[in-house]
Amino acid sequence: MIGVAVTGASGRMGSKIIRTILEQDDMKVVAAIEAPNTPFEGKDVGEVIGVGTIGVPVNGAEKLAEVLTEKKPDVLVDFTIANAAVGTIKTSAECGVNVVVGTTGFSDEQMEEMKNAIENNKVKAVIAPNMAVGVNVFFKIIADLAKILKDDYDVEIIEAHHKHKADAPSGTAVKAYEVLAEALGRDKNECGVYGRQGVVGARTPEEIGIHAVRGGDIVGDHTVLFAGEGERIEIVHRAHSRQAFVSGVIKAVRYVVGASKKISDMGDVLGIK
Ligand SMILES: NC(=O)c1ccc[n+]([C@@H]2O[C@H](COP(=O)([O-])OP(=O)(O)OC[C@H]3O[C@@H](n4cnc5c(N)ncnc54)[C@H](O)[C@@H]3O)[C@@H](O)[C@H]2O)c1
Ligand SMILES: O=C(O)C1=N[C@H](C(=O)O)CCC1
Repeated sequence: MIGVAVTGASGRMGSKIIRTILEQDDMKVVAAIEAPNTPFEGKDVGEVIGVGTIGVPVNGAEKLAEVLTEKKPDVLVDFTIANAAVGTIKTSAECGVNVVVGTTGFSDEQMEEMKNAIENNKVKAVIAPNMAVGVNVFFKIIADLAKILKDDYDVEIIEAHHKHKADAPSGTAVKAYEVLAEALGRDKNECGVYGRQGVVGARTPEEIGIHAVRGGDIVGDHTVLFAGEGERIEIVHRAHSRQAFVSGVIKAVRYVVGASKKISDMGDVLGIK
């Protein structure tokens, strides 16, 4: 039985992850962590998320080390916010708990800090900005297409998400950008253009535009546009439900406990590298 600690337990993702773990016969929720000094402290997380009592209390993040030491989960699943997740992952690694990180919005420095903590402790990790199977197939499609089209087409990325999303562009769009830059042999530190405003002049062939749309309850749409002379190709992924991500989380939890690599992504989990 895989014991799972869930951080962001009452959030849009955390609550669905807990609901879905309850339906599995090879894993169970052993800890539910929320923001420091959460008003849900001590309440049963099942009651908080509306599934009835499950015998797991909510604890604030200030008690994370204490809870991980007592409950000894096999995996901690984090869907919170970048500035919090770095500390969560470092504490989890120091406590010997494997991690599945779905949170997005990390700076390069924050990502390096998390990866160092994982590398320096006896834990494994899956880190992925999008855990939907379809998105990880999407990443392969856009890479293959970019290699075929090469520099003959202008490349733009458009993402759209709900009005509550705190970070932009999405972690998925950033990953798509990195995939495209590598496939096209471009420097990812140079070719990104994040929105356009004013008299910016003609587009250069090397640039890759990245644009973030926010509004309503959009779960997650990503489009890569290859614009040529007289035609364009658009590769689109649309998430209709957060359950698409949650299904990937469950796969990642099962994968990480037996992972041979220290740090894996969803391509490793799904075997579609
Ligand atoms: N990888 C993926 O497939 C995927 C899918 C969906 C969302 N996300 C990302 O997951 C993150 C969360 O998304 P969401 O829609 O669930 O957000 P949300 O705001 O609904 O949930 C975040 C939760 O984290 C809690 N929290 C804040 N600080 C915390 C801390 N220190 N410890 C524990 N909990 C803390 C908040 O109180 C909140 O309940 C975002 O970064 C989002 O981009 C990734
Ligand atoms: O890539 C991201 O960032 C994602 N964010 C969405 C969210 O914040 O709800 C979900 C899809 C991935």
